[in-house]
Amino acid sequence: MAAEVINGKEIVSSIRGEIKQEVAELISSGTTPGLVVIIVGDDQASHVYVNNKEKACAQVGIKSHVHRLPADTSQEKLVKLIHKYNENPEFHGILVQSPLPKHINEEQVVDEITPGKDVDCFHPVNVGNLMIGKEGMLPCTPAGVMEVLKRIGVSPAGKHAVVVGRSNIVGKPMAMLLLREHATVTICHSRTPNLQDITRQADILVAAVGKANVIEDKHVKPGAVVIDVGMNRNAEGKLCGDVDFDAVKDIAGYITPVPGCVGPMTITMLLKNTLSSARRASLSGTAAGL
Ligand SMILES: Nc1nc2c(c(=O)[nH]1)N[C@@H](CN(C=O)c1ccc(C(=O)N[C@@H](CCC(=O)O)C(=O)O)cc1)CN2
Repeated sequence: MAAEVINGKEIVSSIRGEIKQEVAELISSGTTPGLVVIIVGDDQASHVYVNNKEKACAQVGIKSHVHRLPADTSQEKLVKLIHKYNENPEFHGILVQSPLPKHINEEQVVDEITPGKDVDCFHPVNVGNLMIGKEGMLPCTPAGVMEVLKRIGVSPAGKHAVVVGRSNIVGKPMAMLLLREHATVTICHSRTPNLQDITRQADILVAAVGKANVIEDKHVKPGAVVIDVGMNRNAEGKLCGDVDFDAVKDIAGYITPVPGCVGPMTITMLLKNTLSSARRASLSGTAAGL
C-alpha cells in the first residue's frame, strides 16, 4: 500500500496560527517578540531561507530585523554586532545563518550569543541542557520533526528510531529528542557498514545525510514513518531530499515531501523559540537571558 504523504503545509499553517494568537496576547501584555537574523555572504540558498524567516515573522506578528553583511565581513565585526543585540531588550532571539564564509569560525561566533537568546539552540549551554533533558530551547529542525510526529499521531515510545546523519545541527540533537520520547535510537553515518540492515529495522527513519536519494526502497521497512530532512539539488537542479521519494512512497507508512514539510517546520520552530524567549523575558522583566 502507498504511504500517506504528510501534509506539511497544513501542519505548518495550523502551528503558525497558534503562534500568531500567542504573539498577539504577548503584545497586548506589553512585549513584542523580536528576532534578529544575521547573514554573511552571498550563498543564494541561505538568502532564500532568511527571506522566508523574515516573511514568517511578519506572518505571525514577530518583529524581525535582518542584517545582510558582505562576504568579507570580519569575525570581529560580526561578534560586535552579536554583543550589541545581546544587550538590546527589544530582541529576544539572535540567529546567525549557517554556513558562514570560510574565514569566520562559526563555533566561536555561536559562543558569543547569550544562551537565552540562542533561538537556534546551537550554543554549548543549550546543547548541554538538551543532553540532560533540562527544559529550554530546542533546535529547530529536530524539534520540527518531533512536532510532525506528534501531529500525525505517531508516538516514538517503544519504537526503534534510526537517524541517518550525525551533524551537530540535526543528527545528534534529533537522536536526543527521540530518546527523550522513549524511542530506542540508533545513529548511522557514512562509515556505518551495511546501512540497509539497520535502517530496515526502523519504525521511524530520519534521513539527515545531505545527499540526494541515499535512502532507497531497500533501506525501508514496510509501513515505516520516513522523515526526510535533506535539502539537495538533483542533476536537473530540482530541489530534492535524501530519500528517493518515488521508490520509498510505495513501501513506507508515512513519508514527508521535499519541499514542503521539514524546511517550513524548521522556520516554524524558530518562531516558537522566539516567542518562548520573549515570554520568558516578559515574565522576568528583563531581556532574554540577561
Ligand atoms: N542558523 C541556522 N542556519 C541553518 C539552519 C538553521 O536551522 N539555523 N538550517 C539550514 C537552513 N534552513 C534554516 O535556516 C532552512 C532550510 C530550508 C528551509 C525551507 O523552508 N525549505 C523549503 C524549500 C525552500 C526552497 O525553495 O529552496 C522546503 O523544504 O519546503 C527552511 C530553512 C541550514 N542553515
